[in-house]
Amino acid sequence: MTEKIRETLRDSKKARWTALALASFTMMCGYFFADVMSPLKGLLEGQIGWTSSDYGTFTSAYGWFNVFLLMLIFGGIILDKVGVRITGFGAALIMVIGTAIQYWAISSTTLQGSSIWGIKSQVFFASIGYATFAVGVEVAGITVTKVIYKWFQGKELALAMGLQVALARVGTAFALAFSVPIAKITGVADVSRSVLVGLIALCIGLLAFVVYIFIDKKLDQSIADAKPDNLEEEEFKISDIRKIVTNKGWWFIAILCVLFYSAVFPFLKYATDLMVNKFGVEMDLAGLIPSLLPFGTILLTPLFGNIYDRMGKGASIMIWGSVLLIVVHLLFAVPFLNNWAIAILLVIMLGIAFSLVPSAMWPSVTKIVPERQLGTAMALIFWVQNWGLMGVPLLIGWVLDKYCITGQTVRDGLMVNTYDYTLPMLIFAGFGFLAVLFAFLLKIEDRKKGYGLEKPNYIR
Ligand SMILES: C[C@H](NC(=O)[C@@H](N)CCCCN)C(=O)O
Repeated sequence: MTEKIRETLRDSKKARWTALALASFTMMCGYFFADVMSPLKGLLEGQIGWTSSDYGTFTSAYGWFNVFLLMLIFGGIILDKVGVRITGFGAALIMVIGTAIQYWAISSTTLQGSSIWGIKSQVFFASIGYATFAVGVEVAGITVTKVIYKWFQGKELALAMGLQVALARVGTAFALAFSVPIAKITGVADVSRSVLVGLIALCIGLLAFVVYIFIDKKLDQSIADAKPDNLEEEEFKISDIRKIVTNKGWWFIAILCVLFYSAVFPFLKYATDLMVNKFGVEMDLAGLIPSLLPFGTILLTPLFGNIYDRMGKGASIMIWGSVLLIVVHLLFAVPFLNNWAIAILLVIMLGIAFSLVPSAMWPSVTKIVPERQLGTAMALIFWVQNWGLMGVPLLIGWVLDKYCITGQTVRDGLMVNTYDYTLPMLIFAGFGFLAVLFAFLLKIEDRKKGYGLEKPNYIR
C-alpha cells in the first residue's frame, strides 16, 4: 500500500509566494532606510551643518549595538528559541522605533548647539536611532532567511532567497535614486523629509509582517496536522552555539562572507570618489556609476538562485563570483584604464559577482547547519561580517590619507586632496584572493562532509 504524503500549507504555491512577498517587503523597507542618508551627505552639511566626521560617526553607528553589544547574536538566539513570528515582529518594531528616534533628532531644532561626550547632540541622537534601527534590520534579515527556509525547503529555496535579496536591493536603489529628490521636493531642501518617508515605509513594513504572522500560524497548524505521529522537533540549546562555531564549513562561509562583502559594501563608500579621482567624472555625476550596481543585482540574484536550485554547483558559483571580484578590482587598479566607459563596465561586472556569491551563499548556510540552529548561525555570520563592514572603510580611509595623496585641487570652490586609488583597489583585490581561497576550502569541506552544496536544492 502506498502511503499518501500529507500536504502542508507550504505545498500551496500561492501561500508560499505570498509569505515571501510579505516578509521581503518588510526587508525592502529596511534596506531603503539603511541607505536613505547615503546620498544626503552634502545636504546634511549645507542644511544642518554636519561635517564629514559627523557623517562618519553617524554611518559607523550601524555597528555600535550589533557588534559591541552583541545584539545581533542575542537576536539570533532569540530567533532560534522563540521562532520567526515574535522575533520578526520585534525586529520590525525596533526598526520603527530607531527610525522614529532618528527622525526626531534630524528634524529637531532644540538639539542644535549642544553636545554630548564631544559629539553634537543632533548627531548623537541620530546615531542612537540609526544604531537601534540597525539591530532591527539585521535581526529581521536573519529572521527572513529562516522564514524562507521554513516555506521553501526542498522547493525553490535559492530562487526565493535570491528574490528576497533582489527586493532588498530595490530598496537600496530607491534610496540612492530618490532620497535627494524627496528632500528637495518642495524646492526647499529638507533632509528630514526623506527620513520621514523611510519611517512611513517601515510602519507599512511592520503591518506587512503582522499579516505574515497570520499565514505563518496557519503553516504551523498545517504542519502539526500533517504529522500523524506528532514527533517533537529538537529544540535549540545554548550548547548548539558550540556546535556552530566548531563546524569548519560554517567558518569557511563566515570568513568568505566577511572577505567578499568587505570588498563590495566598503568599496561602494569610496566608489564615487574613485570615479572623480581616477576616471575624471564630474562630481555631480560621479554617484551615478556606482548606483548602477544594485540595479544589475535585482535581475541576476534570482536568476543565479534559480540555477542553483535546478543545477546545484553552489560552492562553484561562490568560487566564480570571488574570481570575478578579483578581476574587477585588479582592473580598477590599472592606472591607464581610466576611461569612464571602463568604469561602467567594471561596475556591471561587479554587479554580476555581487549576484553570484549571495545567491549561492545564503541558501548554502541552510545545508550546513540544521534548521533549529539557523538563526544563531546566520546571526554569527552577520556579526563576523559587520566587523569587516565597520573596519574596512576605516582601513581604506587611513591608507588613502597616509599613502595615496597626490596633490590638491579646487572642487566646488573648496580646496580638496587628490588621490591615487591604486593601493586601495589592490587591497580590495586582496580580499578577493582570500575569498577565492576560502570558497575552495568550502568546496573541499563539502566533498568531505557531504553537505550537498554542489547538489540542486529542488526535490521533485
Ligand atoms: C542578505 C545580505 N545581508 C547582509 O549581508 C546584511 N548583514 C547587511 C545588510 C546591509 C544593508 N545595507 C545581503 O544584503 O546580501
